[in-house]
Amino acid sequence: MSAEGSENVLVGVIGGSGLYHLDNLTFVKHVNPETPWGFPSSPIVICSLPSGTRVAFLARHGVGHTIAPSAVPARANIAALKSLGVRAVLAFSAVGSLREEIAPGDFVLPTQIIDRTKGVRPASFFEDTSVVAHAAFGDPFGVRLVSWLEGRVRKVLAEEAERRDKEEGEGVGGRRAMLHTDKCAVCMEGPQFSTRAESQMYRAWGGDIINMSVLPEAKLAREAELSYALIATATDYDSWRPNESSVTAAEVFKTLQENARISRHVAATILEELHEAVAEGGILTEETGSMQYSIMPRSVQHKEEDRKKLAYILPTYFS
Ligand SMILES: CSC[C@H]1O[C@H](OP(=O)(O)O)[C@H](O)[C@@H]1O
Ligand SMILES: Nc1ncnc2[nH]cnc12
Repeated sequence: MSAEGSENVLVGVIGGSGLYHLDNLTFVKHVNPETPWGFPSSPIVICSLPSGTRVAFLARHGVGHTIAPSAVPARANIAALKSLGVRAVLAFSAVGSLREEIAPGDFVLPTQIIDRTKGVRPASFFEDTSVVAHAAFGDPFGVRLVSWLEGRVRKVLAEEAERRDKEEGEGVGGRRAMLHTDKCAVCMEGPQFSTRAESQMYRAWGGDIINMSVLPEAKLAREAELSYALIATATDYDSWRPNESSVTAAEVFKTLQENARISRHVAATILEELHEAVAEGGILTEETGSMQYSIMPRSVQHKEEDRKKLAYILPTYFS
């Protein structure tokens, strides 16, 4: 039973920069659960799909984009979604591209992460408790969820390009948005963008895209046994191209609105089917039960108050 009651909200969407609401959904209500880690970035919008299926939407930086990446209350965000019954999270993010072939406007489904945050963000639900846990994070995104998304996102992008060709004339609307898969995301602290030297270094390390938001969100989703995937949209080429200017916020803003529009279209198209896949369960098999052997089993030493706190995200092990 979820803390907010039986909402049957299985899918949560986290919107990033430029993505502060979803399209074509009927507003049901706002919920703002106070979790043991505080309140989420903004009240969560519960909305319903045409079939009546409910999904939860949360704006990562708040609806007015007032929360900087380092200050996003990621633990409260993930815990609040879990408390609604959410089992899979689609997180959207505006990213810089570290590769020529990933052009602004393109979509990316990363499968790996390099952590360049600076330890200032609380990154575990177990921090400051008497319980020690080591979540497996070799594959930081839900492997089944990402592969489920691949074909569907590609199809929506192809349909979107066809629609634009029809309405504006073939080739007039510019380059078609491509989908890139199996890529590595670098997560930096920010809020300033990278230097040219850092940007080159991330490329040498194997980074393909860069943002300031995927961590600790993805780690916390894993600790809460949620399946989590990042749908990244490229806004700029960061700062690695020798004869081009380095990234500025103004450059990011140029593509942000169009990327967000297509992201909303992707979400509106796939959410119904995703809800069904999550309800059926096969898509979640890696996450469910994954924390069972990650928690160091000295339960007599675990403080009751900590067990109570952790029961909010992992009732199976701590209630
Ligand atoms: C607005 S540029 C930098 C900002 O954009 C990305 O946000 P999000 O991931 O929430 O879309 C990036 O991670 C930075 O937080
Ligand atoms: N170049 C960049 N670096 C970090 N985060 C970003 N978000 C969008 N573009 C970015």
